[in-house]
Amino acid sequence: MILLVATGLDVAGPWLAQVYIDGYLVEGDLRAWPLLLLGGAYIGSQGLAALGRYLQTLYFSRIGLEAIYTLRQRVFRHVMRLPQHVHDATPTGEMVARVTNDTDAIRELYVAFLATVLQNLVLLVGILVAMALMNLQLMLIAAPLVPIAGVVIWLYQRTSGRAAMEVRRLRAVQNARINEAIGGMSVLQAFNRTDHFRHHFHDTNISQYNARMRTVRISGLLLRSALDLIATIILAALLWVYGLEHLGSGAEIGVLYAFITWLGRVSEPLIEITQRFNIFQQASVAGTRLLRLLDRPEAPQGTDTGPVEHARLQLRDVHFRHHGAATDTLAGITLDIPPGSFFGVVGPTGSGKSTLLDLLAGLSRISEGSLTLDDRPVADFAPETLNAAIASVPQEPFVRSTTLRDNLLLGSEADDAQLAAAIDDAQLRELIDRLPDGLDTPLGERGLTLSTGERQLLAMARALLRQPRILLLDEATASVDSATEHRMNRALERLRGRVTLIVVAHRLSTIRHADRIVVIEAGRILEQGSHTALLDRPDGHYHRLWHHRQRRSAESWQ
Ligand SMILES: Nc1ncnc2c1ncn2[C@@H]1O[C@H](COP(=O)(O)OP(=O)(O)OP(=O)(O)O)[C@@H](O)[C@H]1O
Repeated sequence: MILLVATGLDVAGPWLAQVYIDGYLVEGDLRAWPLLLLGGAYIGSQGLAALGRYLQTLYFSRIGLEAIYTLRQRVFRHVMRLPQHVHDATPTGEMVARVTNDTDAIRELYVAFLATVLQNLVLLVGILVAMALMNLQLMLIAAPLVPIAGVVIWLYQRTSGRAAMEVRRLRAVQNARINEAIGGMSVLQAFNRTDHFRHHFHDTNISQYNARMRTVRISGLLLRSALDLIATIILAALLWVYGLEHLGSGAEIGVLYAFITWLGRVSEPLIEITQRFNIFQQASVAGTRLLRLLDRPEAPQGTDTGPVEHARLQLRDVHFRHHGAATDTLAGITLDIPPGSFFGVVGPTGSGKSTLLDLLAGLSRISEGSLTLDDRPVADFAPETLNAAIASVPQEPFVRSTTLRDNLLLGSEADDAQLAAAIDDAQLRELIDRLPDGLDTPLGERGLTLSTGERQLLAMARALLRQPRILLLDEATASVDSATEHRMNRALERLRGRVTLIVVAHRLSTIRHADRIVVIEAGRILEQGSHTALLDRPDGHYHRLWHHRQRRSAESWQ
Protein backbone atom coordinates (compact mmCIF):
# COMPACT_ATOMS: atom_id res chain seq x y z
CA MET A 1 0.00 0.00 0.00
CA ILE A 2 2.78 2.39 1.02
CA LEU A 3 4.51 1.35 -2.17
CA LEU A 4 1.54 2.34 -4.33
CA VAL A 5 1.01 5.66 -2.56
CA ALA A 6 4.74 6.53 -2.70
CA THR A 7 4.88 5.66 -6.41
CA GLY A 8 1.74 7.74 -7.08
CA LEU A 9 3.26 10.74 -5.31
CA ASP A 10 6.55 10.22 -7.11
CA VAL A 11 4.91 10.15 -10.53
CA ALA A 12 2.63 13.08 -9.67
CA GLY A 13 5.57 15.54 -9.56
CA PRO A 14 6.07 16.04 -13.31
CA TRP A 15 2.27 16.09 -13.71
CA LEU A 16 1.97 19.07 -11.36
CA ALA A 17 4.74 20.80 -13.28
CA GLN A 18 2.85 20.17 -16.53
CA VAL A 19 -0.32 21.68 -15.06
CA TYR A 20 1.57 24.80 -14.06
CA ILE A 21 3.48 25.17 -17.33
CA ASP A 22 0.51 24.60 -19.65
CA GLY A 23 -2.17 26.12 -17.44
CA TYR A 24 -0.40 29.22 -16.22
CA LEU A 25 3.11 29.82 -17.54
CA VAL A 26 2.33 29.40 -21.26
CA GLU A 27 -0.83 31.44 -20.80
CA GLY A 28 1.25 34.25 -19.34
CA ASP A 29 -0.47 33.94 -15.95
CA LEU A 30 2.32 34.74 -13.55
CA ARG A 31 0.26 35.22 -10.39
CA ALA A 32 1.92 34.02 -7.22
CA TRP A 33 -0.74 31.71 -5.76
CA PRO A 34 -0.79 29.06 -8.55
CA LEU A 35 2.99 28.91 -8.40
CA LEU A 36 2.97 28.65 -4.62
CA LEU A 37 0.15 26.10 -4.59
CA LEU A 38 1.46 23.84 -7.34
CA GLY A 39 5.11 24.33 -6.27
CA GLY A 40 4.17 23.46 -2.68
CA ALA A 41 2.22 20.40 -3.86
CA TYR A 42 5.23 19.38 -5.98
CA ILE A 43 7.66 19.65 -3.08
CA GLY A 44 5.18 18.02 -0.69
CA SER A 45 4.52 15.08 -3.02
CA GLN A 46 8.23 14.48 -3.54
CA GLY A 47 8.89 14.73 0.20
CA LEU A 48 6.11 12.27 1.01
CA ALA A 49 7.34 9.96 -1.75
CA ALA A 50 10.82 10.01 -0.16
CA LEU A 51 9.27 9.21 3.23
CA GLY A 52 7.32 6.35 1.62
CA ARG A 53 10.49 4.98 0.03
CA TYR A 54 12.24 5.14 3.40
CA LEU A 55 9.39 3.21 5.08
CA GLN A 56 9.41 0.60 2.32
CA THR A 57 13.16 0.11 2.63
CA LEU A 58 12.76 -0.26 6.36
CA TYR A 59 9.98 -2.80 5.87
CA PHE A 60 11.88 -4.91 3.36
CA SER A 61 15.07 -4.72 5.38
CA ARG A 62 13.23 -5.94 8.45
CA ILE A 63 11.75 -8.87 6.54
CA GLY A 64 15.23 -9.66 5.16
CA LEU A 65 16.95 -9.43 8.52
CA GLU A 66 14.29 -11.54 10.22
CA ALA A 67 14.59 -14.15 7.51
CA ILE A 68 18.38 -14.21 7.77
CA TYR A 69 18.22 -14.45 11.57
CA THR A 70 15.96 -17.50 11.46
CA LEU A 71 17.85 -19.09 8.59
CA ARG A 72 21.29 -18.58 10.13
CA GLN A 73 20.05 -19.96 13.42
CA ARG A 74 18.67 -23.02 11.66
CA VAL A 75 21.75 -23.61 9.49
CA PHE A 76 24.14 -23.26 12.44
CA ARG A 77 22.07 -25.62 14.59
CA HIS A 78 22.05 -28.11 11.73
CA VAL A 79 25.82 -27.78 11.20
CA MET A 80 26.38 -28.50 14.89
CA ARG A 81 24.29 -31.64 14.64
CA LEU A 82 25.87 -33.05 11.52
CA PRO A 83 27.69 -36.34 12.00
CA GLN A 84 31.44 -36.21 12.56
CA HIS A 85 32.24 -37.73 9.17
CA VAL A 86 30.59 -34.78 7.40
CA HIS A 87 32.82 -32.34 9.30
CA ASP A 88 35.85 -34.54 8.63
CA ALA A 89 35.18 -34.39 4.89
CA THR A 90 34.24 -30.70 4.62
CA PRO A 91 36.88 -27.95 4.75
CA THR A 92 36.19 -25.58 7.65
CA GLY A 93 36.18 -22.54 5.34
CA GLU A 94 33.38 -24.10 3.31
CA MET A 95 31.17 -24.67 6.36
CA VAL A 96 31.85 -21.11 7.52
CA ALA A 97 30.88 -19.80 4.07
CA ARG A 98 27.58 -21.71 4.24
CA VAL A 99 26.62 -20.15 7.57
CA THR A 100 27.82 -16.62 6.79
CA ASN A 101 28.12 -15.78 3.06
CA ASP A 102 25.31 -17.97 1.77
CA THR A 103 22.80 -16.84 4.34
CA ASP A 104 23.87 -13.28 3.62
CA ALA A 105 23.17 -13.80 -0.08
CA ILE A 106 19.60 -14.73 0.85
CA ARG A 107 19.31 -11.52 2.90
CA GLU A 108 20.45 -9.57 -0.15
CA LEU A 109 17.72 -11.30 -2.11
CA TYR A 110 15.09 -9.77 0.17
CA VAL A 111 16.69 -6.41 0.84
CA ALA A 112 18.35 -5.61 -2.45
CA PHE A 113 16.59 -7.71 -5.06
CA LEU A 114 12.97 -8.17 -4.14
CA ALA A 115 12.63 -4.69 -2.67
CA THR A 116 14.35 -2.95 -5.57
CA VAL A 117 12.70 -4.95 -8.30
CA LEU A 118 9.26 -4.54 -6.79
CA GLN A 119 9.71 -0.81 -6.18
CA ASN A 120 11.09 -0.20 -9.63
CA LEU A 121 8.51 -2.34 -11.42
CA VAL A 122 5.70 -0.46 -9.71
CA LEU A 123 7.41 2.83 -10.56
CA LEU A 124 7.73 1.75 -14.18
CA VAL A 125 4.05 0.83 -14.41
CA GLY A 126 3.13 4.08 -12.61
CA ILE A 127 5.08 6.18 -15.10
CA LEU A 128 3.56 4.35 -18.09
CA VAL A 129 0.03 4.78 -16.69
CA ALA A 130 0.66 8.49 -16.04
CA MET A 131 2.03 8.89 -19.57
CA ALA A 132 -0.99 7.11 -21.06
CA LEU A 133 -3.40 9.30 -19.11
CA MET A 134 -1.62 12.45 -20.20
CA ASN A 135 -1.02 11.67 -23.85
CA LEU A 136 -1.61 8.20 -25.30
CA GLN A 137 0.19 8.89 -28.56
CA LEU A 138 3.39 10.04 -26.87
CA MET A 139 3.15 7.17 -24.41
CA LEU A 140 3.05 4.67 -27.29
CA ILE A 141 6.30 6.20 -28.57
CA ALA A 142 7.97 5.94 -25.16
CA ALA A 143 6.65 2.47 -24.29
CA PRO A 144 8.97 0.45 -26.62
CA LEU A 145 11.79 1.38 -24.22
CA VAL A 146 10.52 -1.35 -21.88
CA PRO A 147 10.66 -4.38 -24.27
CA ILE A 148 13.96 -3.13 -25.76
CA ALA A 149 15.35 -2.84 -22.24
CA GLY A 150 14.08 -6.38 -21.62
CA VAL A 151 16.26 -7.61 -24.50
CA VAL A 152 19.27 -5.68 -23.14
CA ILE A 153 18.70 -7.19 -19.68
CA TRP A 154 18.53 -10.66 -21.20
CA LEU A 155 21.78 -10.05 -23.10
CA TYR A 156 23.41 -8.69 -19.97
CA GLN A 157 22.37 -11.70 -17.96
CA ARG A 158 23.76 -14.09 -20.54
CA THR A 159 27.11 -12.40 -20.83
CA SER A 160 27.73 -11.16 -17.32
CA GLY A 161 26.23 -14.12 -15.44
CA ARG A 162 29.12 -16.37 -16.39
CA ALA A 163 31.74 -13.72 -15.58
CA ALA A 164 30.11 -13.01 -12.21
CA MET A 165 30.11 -16.74 -11.37
CA GLU A 166 33.81 -16.87 -12.24
CA VAL A 167 34.51 -13.92 -9.92
CA ARG A 168 32.74 -15.70 -7.07
CA ARG A 169 34.52 -18.99 -7.74
CA LEU A 170 37.89 -17.25 -7.72
CA ARG A 171 37.00 -15.44 -4.53
CA ALA A 172 36.25 -18.79 -2.85
CA VAL A 173 39.61 -20.16 -4.08
CA GLN A 174 41.34 -17.06 -2.79
CA ASN A 175 39.68 -17.33 0.63
CA ALA A 176 40.69 -20.97 0.90
CA ARG A 177 44.31 -20.07 0.00
CA ILE A 178 44.46 -17.26 2.56
CA ASN A 179 42.95 -19.52 5.22
CA GLU A 180 45.40 -22.29 4.48
CA ALA A 181 48.42 -20.00 4.37
CA ILE A 182 47.61 -18.17 7.59
CA GLY A 183 46.77 -21.42 9.40
CA GLY A 184 50.08 -22.96 8.39
CA MET A 185 52.21 -19.80 8.48
CA SER A 186 54.81 -21.18 10.87
CA VAL A 187 55.34 -24.23 8.65
CA LEU A 188 55.49 -22.12 5.48
CA GLN A 189 58.06 -19.83 7.04
CA ALA A 190 60.10 -22.69 8.44
CA PHE A 191 60.14 -24.45 5.05
CA ASN A 192 60.80 -21.23 3.17
CA ARG A 193 57.64 -21.64 1.12
CA THR A 194 56.14 -18.20 1.64
CA ASP A 195 57.23 -16.99 -1.82
CA HIS A 196 55.74 -20.06 -3.44
CA PHE A 197 52.39 -19.37 -1.75
CA ARG A 198 52.65 -15.68 -2.58
CA HIS A 199 52.98 -16.53 -6.28
CA HIS A 200 49.99 -18.84 -6.11
CA PHE A 201 48.04 -16.07 -4.45
CA HIS A 202 49.19 -13.62 -7.08
CA ASP A 203 47.89 -15.93 -9.84
CA THR A 204 44.39 -16.17 -8.40
CA ASN A 205 44.45 -12.47 -7.63
CA ILE A 206 45.24 -11.65 -11.28
CA SER A 207 42.56 -14.03 -12.55
CA GLN A 208 40.07 -12.42 -10.21
CA TYR A 209 41.10 -8.95 -11.41
CA ASN A 210 40.59 -10.02 -15.05
CA ALA A 211 37.22 -11.62 -14.35
CA ARG A 212 36.12 -8.54 -12.43
CA MET A 213 37.22 -6.28 -15.31
CA ARG A 214 35.15 -8.43 -17.69
CA THR A 215 32.04 -7.84 -15.59
CA VAL A 216 32.81 -4.10 -15.43
CA ARG A 217 33.22 -3.95 -19.22
CA ILE A 218 29.97 -5.82 -19.84
CA SER A 219 27.96 -3.76 -17.40
CA GLY A 220 29.60 -0.53 -18.61
CA LEU A 221 28.64 -1.37 -22.18
CA LEU A 222 25.18 -2.81 -21.74
CA LEU A 223 23.76 -1.20 -18.68
CA ARG A 224 24.04 2.52 -18.71
CA SER A 225 25.42 3.13 -22.21
CA ALA A 226 22.98 0.96 -24.15
CA LEU A 227 19.94 1.89 -22.10
CA ASP A 228 20.81 5.61 -22.17
CA LEU A 229 21.28 5.45 -25.93
CA ILE A 230 17.87 3.85 -26.42
CA ALA A 231 16.28 6.40 -24.09
CA THR A 232 17.90 9.20 -26.11
CA ILE A 233 16.59 7.79 -29.38
CA ILE A 234 13.12 7.58 -27.92
CA LEU A 235 13.45 11.13 -26.63
CA ALA A 236 14.36 12.27 -30.14
CA ALA A 237 11.27 10.45 -31.48
CA LEU A 238 9.13 12.19 -28.84
CA LEU A 239 10.51 15.61 -29.82
CA TRP A 240 9.91 14.79 -33.46
CA VAL A 241 6.28 13.83 -32.98
CA TYR A 242 5.65 16.73 -30.60
CA GLY A 243 7.36 19.11 -33.05
CA LEU A 244 5.18 17.91 -35.94
CA GLU A 245 2.01 18.55 -33.99
CA HIS A 246 2.75 21.74 -32.17
CA LEU A 247 5.38 23.35 -34.37
CA GLY A 248 5.67 27.01 -33.60
CA SER A 249 2.64 27.06 -31.24
CA GLY A 250 4.42 26.06 -28.04
CA ALA A 251 1.16 24.44 -26.95
CA GLU A 252 1.36 21.64 -24.40
CA ILE A 253 5.00 22.31 -23.73
CA GLY A 254 4.29 21.14 -20.16
CA VAL A 255 3.36 17.71 -21.57
CA LEU A 256 6.74 17.57 -23.25
CA TYR A 257 8.42 18.56 -19.98
CA ALA A 258 6.55 15.83 -18.07
CA PHE A 259 7.42 13.20 -20.67
CA ILE A 260 11.10 14.14 -20.71
CA THR A 261 11.21 13.97 -16.90
CA TRP A 262 9.43 10.62 -16.80
CA LEU A 263 11.56 9.19 -19.57
CA GLY A 264 14.69 10.16 -17.67
CA ARG A 265 13.35 8.22 -14.71
CA VAL A 266 12.34 5.11 -16.68
CA SER A 267 15.89 4.08 -17.48
CA GLU A 268 16.93 4.22 -13.79
CA PRO A 269 14.56 1.48 -12.62
CA LEU A 270 15.51 -0.62 -15.63
CA ILE A 271 19.22 -0.33 -14.81
CA GLU A 272 18.53 -1.07 -11.15
CA ILE A 273 16.50 -4.17 -12.03
CA THR A 274 19.22 -5.40 -14.38
CA GLN A 275 21.97 -4.93 -11.84
CA ARG A 276 20.01 -6.65 -9.12
CA PHE A 277 19.56 -9.76 -11.21
CA ASN A 278 23.10 -10.73 -10.24
CA ILE A 279 22.00 -10.79 -6.63
CA PHE A 280 19.15 -13.03 -7.62
CA GLN A 281 21.59 -15.40 -9.34
CA GLN A 282 23.89 -15.42 -6.32
CA ALA A 283 21.00 -16.01 -3.96
CA SER A 284 19.70 -18.93 -5.99
CA VAL A 285 23.14 -20.57 -6.03
CA ALA A 286 23.50 -19.92 -2.28
CA GLY A 287 19.97 -21.20 -1.67
CA THR A 288 20.67 -24.44 -3.55
CA ARG A 289 23.85 -24.96 -1.52
CA LEU A 290 22.03 -24.27 1.74
CA LEU A 291 19.22 -26.66 0.86
CA ARG A 292 21.76 -29.34 0.02
CA LEU A 293 23.40 -28.79 3.42
CA LEU A 294 20.07 -28.76 5.27
CA ASP A 295 19.12 -31.99 3.48
CA ARG A 296 22.10 -33.82 4.95
CA PRO A 297 20.79 -35.96 7.76
CA GLU A 298 21.75 -34.88 11.26
CA ALA A 299 23.55 -37.33 13.49
CA PRO A 300 20.86 -39.40 15.21
CA GLN A 301 20.40 -38.48 18.86
CA GLY A 302 19.18 -40.72 21.64
CA THR A 303 16.47 -39.78 24.11
CA ASP A 304 17.41 -41.80 27.21
CA THR A 305 17.74 -39.25 30.01
CA GLY A 306 17.63 -41.77 32.87
CA PRO A 307 20.33 -41.31 35.51
CA VAL A 308 23.67 -43.06 35.05
CA GLU A 309 24.06 -44.93 38.33
CA HIS A 310 27.17 -47.06 38.16
CA ALA A 311 28.79 -45.86 34.92
CA ARG A 312 29.91 -49.31 33.83
CA LEU A 313 31.04 -49.41 30.22
CA GLN A 314 30.86 -52.65 28.27
CA LEU A 315 31.92 -53.37 24.72
CA ARG A 316 30.92 -56.64 23.06
CA ASP A 317 32.51 -57.53 19.73
CA VAL A 318 32.48 -53.90 18.65
CA HIS A 319 33.30 -53.10 15.02
CA PHE A 320 33.66 -49.66 13.57
CA ARG A 321 34.21 -48.55 10.01
CA HIS A 322 34.78 -44.93 9.07
CA HIS A 323 32.26 -43.48 6.64
CA GLY A 324 33.27 -44.50 3.11
CA ALA A 325 36.28 -46.59 4.31
CA ALA A 326 36.92 -50.03 2.79
CA THR A 327 37.92 -51.78 6.01
CA ASP A 328 37.06 -51.70 9.70
CA THR A 329 39.15 -49.37 11.88
CA LEU A 330 38.14 -51.34 14.96
CA ALA A 331 37.28 -55.03 14.80
CA GLY A 332 35.93 -57.30 17.51
CA ILE A 333 36.70 -55.13 20.55
CA THR A 334 35.39 -56.66 23.75
CA LEU A 335 36.06 -54.88 27.05
CA ASP A 336 34.47 -54.56 30.45
CA ILE A 337 35.34 -51.26 32.15
CA PRO A 338 34.10 -51.24 35.75
CA PRO A 339 33.34 -47.97 37.55
CA GLY A 340 36.34 -46.26 39.12
CA SER A 341 38.89 -48.32 37.20
CA PHE A 342 41.92 -46.99 35.37
CA PHE A 343 42.33 -48.32 31.83
CA GLY A 344 45.31 -47.59 29.66
CA VAL A 345 45.23 -48.03 25.87
CA VAL A 346 48.47 -48.31 23.88
CA GLY A 347 49.36 -49.26 20.35
CA PRO A 348 51.15 -48.01 17.26
CA THR A 349 50.05 -44.86 15.49
CA GLY A 350 46.88 -45.37 13.41
CA SER A 351 45.88 -48.50 15.37
CA GLY A 352 42.48 -47.05 16.31
CA LYS A 353 43.02 -45.72 19.85
CA SER A 354 41.45 -42.29 19.29
CA THR A 355 38.64 -43.92 17.34
CA LEU A 356 37.88 -46.12 20.33
CA LEU A 357 37.63 -43.05 22.58
CA ASP A 358 35.32 -41.35 20.04
CA LEU A 359 32.98 -44.36 20.27
CA LEU A 360 33.03 -44.31 24.08
CA ALA A 361 32.28 -40.57 24.10
CA GLY A 362 29.33 -41.11 21.77
CA LEU A 363 30.95 -38.96 19.04
CA SER A 364 30.76 -41.82 16.55
CA ARG A 365 28.43 -44.78 16.45
CA ILE A 366 29.56 -48.37 16.40
CA SER A 367 28.96 -50.25 13.16
CA GLU A 368 28.40 -53.67 14.77
CA GLY A 369 28.35 -55.29 18.21
CA SER A 370 27.20 -53.63 21.40
CA LEU A 371 28.45 -50.71 23.46
CA THR A 372 26.57 -50.09 26.70
CA LEU A 373 26.72 -47.80 29.70
CA ASP A 374 25.00 -49.40 32.69
CA ASP A 375 23.56 -52.02 30.30
CA ARG A 376 21.85 -49.33 28.20
CA PRO A 377 23.13 -48.73 24.64
CA VAL A 378 25.34 -45.62 24.51
CA ALA A 379 23.59 -44.64 21.25
CA ASP A 380 20.24 -44.40 23.11
CA PHE A 381 21.45 -41.76 25.58
CA ALA A 382 20.40 -38.16 25.14
CA PRO A 383 23.57 -36.13 24.40
CA GLU A 384 23.20 -34.04 27.60
CA THR A 385 22.98 -37.16 29.78
CA LEU A 386 25.92 -38.85 28.09
CA ASN A 387 28.04 -35.69 28.16
CA ALA A 388 27.34 -35.22 31.84
CA ALA A 389 28.55 -38.74 32.56
CA ILE A 390 31.48 -38.99 30.15
CA ALA A 391 33.92 -36.15 29.54
CA SER A 392 36.83 -36.27 27.19
CA VAL A 393 40.17 -34.58 26.78
CA PRO A 394 41.05 -34.84 23.09
CA GLN A 395 44.52 -34.97 21.58
CA GLU A 396 44.16 -31.43 20.30
CA PRO A 397 41.97 -29.61 22.78
CA PHE A 398 39.71 -26.84 21.59
CA VAL A 399 41.00 -23.58 23.05
CA ARG A 400 39.25 -20.28 22.35
CA SER A 401 41.08 -16.97 22.13
CA THR A 402 39.51 -15.69 25.34
CA THR A 403 40.69 -15.87 28.94
CA LEU A 404 41.69 -19.03 30.75
CA ARG A 405 38.57 -18.72 32.92
CA ASP A 406 36.24 -18.55 29.87
CA ASN A 407 38.06 -21.51 28.42
CA LEU A 408 37.53 -23.55 31.54
CA LEU A 409 33.86 -22.68 31.86
CA LEU A 410 33.10 -22.81 28.14
CA GLY A 411 29.75 -21.14 28.77
CA SER A 412 28.76 -23.29 31.75
CA GLU A 413 28.44 -22.03 35.32
CA ALA A 414 30.61 -22.98 38.26
CA ASP A 415 31.35 -21.33 41.60
CA ASP A 416 34.87 -20.51 42.79
CA ALA A 417 35.12 -23.65 44.92
CA GLN A 418 34.24 -25.92 41.98
CA LEU A 419 36.67 -24.06 39.76
CA ALA A 420 39.43 -24.36 42.36
CA ALA A 421 38.80 -28.10 42.82
CA ALA A 422 38.97 -28.78 39.05
CA ILE A 423 42.13 -26.67 38.75
CA ASP A 424 43.79 -28.56 41.60
CA ASP A 425 42.72 -31.95 40.28
CA ALA A 426 44.11 -31.15 36.83
CA GLN A 427 47.35 -29.78 38.35
CA LEU A 428 46.77 -26.46 36.64
CA ARG A 429 47.50 -24.27 39.66
CA GLU A 430 51.21 -23.81 38.90
CA LEU A 431 50.42 -22.58 35.40
CA ILE A 432 47.78 -20.13 36.64
CA ASP A 433 50.18 -18.73 39.23
CA ARG A 434 52.71 -18.11 36.50
CA LEU A 435 50.35 -16.26 34.16
CA PRO A 436 50.33 -12.44 34.50
CA ASP A 437 46.59 -12.13 35.17
CA GLY A 438 46.01 -15.62 36.50
CA LEU A 439 42.64 -17.01 35.43
CA ASP A 440 41.87 -13.80 33.56
CA THR A 441 44.87 -13.98 31.23
CA PRO A 442 43.86 -14.05 27.55
CA LEU A 443 45.19 -17.16 25.86
CA GLY A 444 45.72 -15.89 22.31
CA GLU A 445 44.35 -17.52 19.21
CA ARG A 446 43.76 -21.28 19.60
CA GLY A 447 45.64 -21.10 22.89
CA LEU A 448 48.96 -20.95 21.08
CA THR A 449 50.50 -19.23 24.09
CA LEU A 450 50.21 -22.56 25.95
CA SER A 451 52.31 -25.65 25.38
CA THR A 452 50.68 -28.85 24.10
CA GLY A 453 50.83 -30.42 27.56
CA GLU A 454 49.38 -27.30 29.21
CA ARG A 455 46.52 -27.24 26.74
CA GLN A 456 45.71 -30.81 27.73
CA LEU A 457 45.78 -29.97 31.44
CA LEU A 458 43.41 -27.08 30.70
CA ALA A 459 41.10 -29.43 28.82
CA MET A 460 41.29 -31.85 31.73
CA ALA A 461 40.26 -29.16 34.23
CA ARG A 462 37.42 -28.16 31.89
CA ALA A 463 36.26 -31.79 31.71
CA LEU A 464 36.50 -32.23 35.49
CA LEU A 465 34.35 -29.14 36.11
CA ARG A 466 31.43 -31.17 34.82
CA GLN A 467 32.14 -33.78 37.50
CA PRO A 468 31.95 -36.68 35.07
CA ARG A 469 31.83 -40.33 36.07
CA ILE A 470 34.17 -41.32 33.27
CA LEU A 471 37.12 -39.33 31.95
CA LEU A 472 38.56 -40.13 28.53
CA LEU A 473 42.03 -38.79 27.91
CA ASP A 474 43.76 -38.96 24.55
CA GLU A 475 47.34 -38.09 25.37
CA ALA A 476 48.63 -35.53 22.89
CA THR A 477 52.19 -36.56 22.41
CA ALA A 478 55.05 -38.57 23.79
CA SER A 479 57.28 -35.52 23.82
CA VAL A 480 56.09 -33.31 26.67
CA ASP A 481 58.64 -31.93 29.10
CA SER A 482 59.20 -33.90 32.27
CA ALA A 483 57.49 -31.26 34.45
CA THR A 484 54.27 -31.53 32.42
CA GLU A 485 54.58 -35.31 32.36
CA HIS A 486 54.88 -35.26 36.12
CA ARG A 487 51.84 -33.00 36.47
CA MET A 488 49.76 -35.21 34.20
CA ASN A 489 50.72 -38.30 36.22
CA ARG A 490 49.92 -36.52 39.47
CA ALA A 491 46.53 -35.48 38.08
CA LEU A 492 45.70 -39.05 37.10
CA GLU A 493 46.84 -40.30 40.49
CA ARG A 494 44.55 -37.78 42.22
CA LEU A 495 41.55 -38.80 40.14
CA ARG A 496 42.14 -42.49 40.40
CA GLY A 497 39.23 -44.32 42.02
CA ARG A 498 36.99 -41.23 42.02
CA VAL A 499 36.50 -41.24 38.28
CA THR A 500 36.81 -44.02 35.72
CA LEU A 501 39.93 -43.20 33.72
CA ILE A 502 40.40 -44.40 30.18
CA VAL A 503 43.69 -43.07 28.92
CA VAL A 504 45.23 -43.45 25.49
CA ALA A 505 48.94 -43.09 26.16
CA HIS A 506 51.98 -42.39 24.03
CA ARG A 507 54.20 -42.45 27.10
CA LEU A 508 53.99 -45.75 28.88
CA SER A 509 54.84 -44.01 32.16
CA THR A 510 51.39 -42.39 32.05
CA ILE A 511 49.55 -45.70 32.28
CA ARG A 512 52.14 -47.76 34.03
CA HIS A 513 49.99 -47.86 37.17
CA ALA A 514 46.71 -48.50 35.36
CA ASP A 515 44.54 -51.40 36.53
CA ARG A 516 44.50 -52.74 33.01
CA ILE A 517 46.47 -51.92 29.91
CA VAL A 518 44.94 -52.78 26.55
CA VAL A 519 47.31 -53.17 23.60
CA ILE A 520 45.70 -52.44 20.24
CA GLU A 521 47.10 -53.00 16.79
CA ALA A 522 45.27 -52.56 13.50
CA GLY A 523 41.96 -52.16 15.32
CA ARG A 524 42.22 -55.39 17.34
CA ILE A 525 43.11 -56.06 20.94
CA LEU A 526 46.36 -57.99 20.99
CA GLU A 527 46.70 -58.40 24.74
CA GLN A 528 45.58 -56.87 28.01
CA GLY A 529 46.54 -56.99 31.65
CA SER A 530 48.36 -55.00 34.30
CA HIS A 531 51.80 -53.54 33.65
CA THR A 532 53.55 -56.32 35.61
CA ALA A 533 51.42 -59.09 34.12
CA LEU A 534 52.13 -57.86 30.60
CA LEU A 535 55.84 -57.47 31.27
CA ASP A 536 55.89 -61.05 32.46
CA ARG A 537 55.22 -62.21 28.91
CA PRO A 538 58.67 -62.10 27.29
CA ASP A 539 57.25 -62.54 23.77
CA GLY A 540 54.36 -60.12 24.33
CA HIS A 541 53.87 -56.87 22.43
CA TYR A 542 53.79 -54.74 25.55
CA HIS A 543 57.01 -56.34 26.76
CA ARG A 544 58.68 -55.45 23.47
CA LEU A 545 57.23 -51.94 23.46
CA TRP A 546 58.33 -51.28 27.04
CA HIS A 547 61.92 -52.43 26.50
CA HIS A 548 62.12 -50.60 23.20
CA ARG A 549 61.00 -47.34 24.88
CA GLN A 550 63.33 -47.92 27.83
CA ARG A 551 66.27 -48.34 25.45
CA ARG A 552 65.31 -45.23 23.50
CA SER A 553 65.00 -43.05 26.56
CA ALA A 554 68.26 -44.44 27.95
CA GLU A 555 69.95 -43.56 24.63
CA SER A 556 68.52 -40.08 24.65
CA TRP A 557 70.04 -39.49 28.09
CA GLN A 558 73.51 -40.59 27.07
N1 LIG B 1 37.45 -39.82 9.15
C1 LIG B 1 38.17 -40.88 8.81
N2 LIG B 1 37.88 -41.57 7.68
C2 LIG B 1 38.58 -42.66 7.34
N3 LIG B 1 39.61 -43.16 8.07
C3 LIG B 1 39.93 -42.52 9.20
C4 LIG B 1 39.24 -41.35 9.64
N4 LIG B 1 39.78 -40.96 10.79
C5 LIG B 1 40.77 -41.84 11.08
N5 LIG B 1 40.86 -42.76 10.13
C6 LIG B 1 41.79 -43.90 10.10
O1 LIG B 1 41.50 -44.74 11.19
C7 LIG B 1 42.69 -45.30 11.68
C8 LIG B 1 42.75 -45.12 13.19
O2 LIG B 1 42.90 -43.76 13.50
P1 LIG B 1 43.08 -43.28 15.00
O3 LIG B 1 43.16 -41.81 14.99
O4 LIG B 1 42.02 -43.90 15.83
O5 LIG B 1 44.49 -43.90 15.36
P2 LIG B 1 45.34 -43.74 16.68
O6 LIG B 1 45.68 -45.10 17.13
O7 LIG B 1 44.63 -42.87 17.67
O8 LIG B 1 46.63 -42.99 16.14
P3 LIG B 1 47.61 -41.96 16.89
O9 LIG B 1 48.39 -42.76 17.89
O10 LIG B 1 48.48 -41.45 15.80
O11 LIG B 1 46.75 -40.92 17.53
C9 LIG B 1 43.85 -44.62 10.96
O12 LIG B 1 44.31 -45.53 9.97
C10 LIG B 1 43.23 -43.43 10.30
O13 LIG B 1 43.84 -43.16 9.08
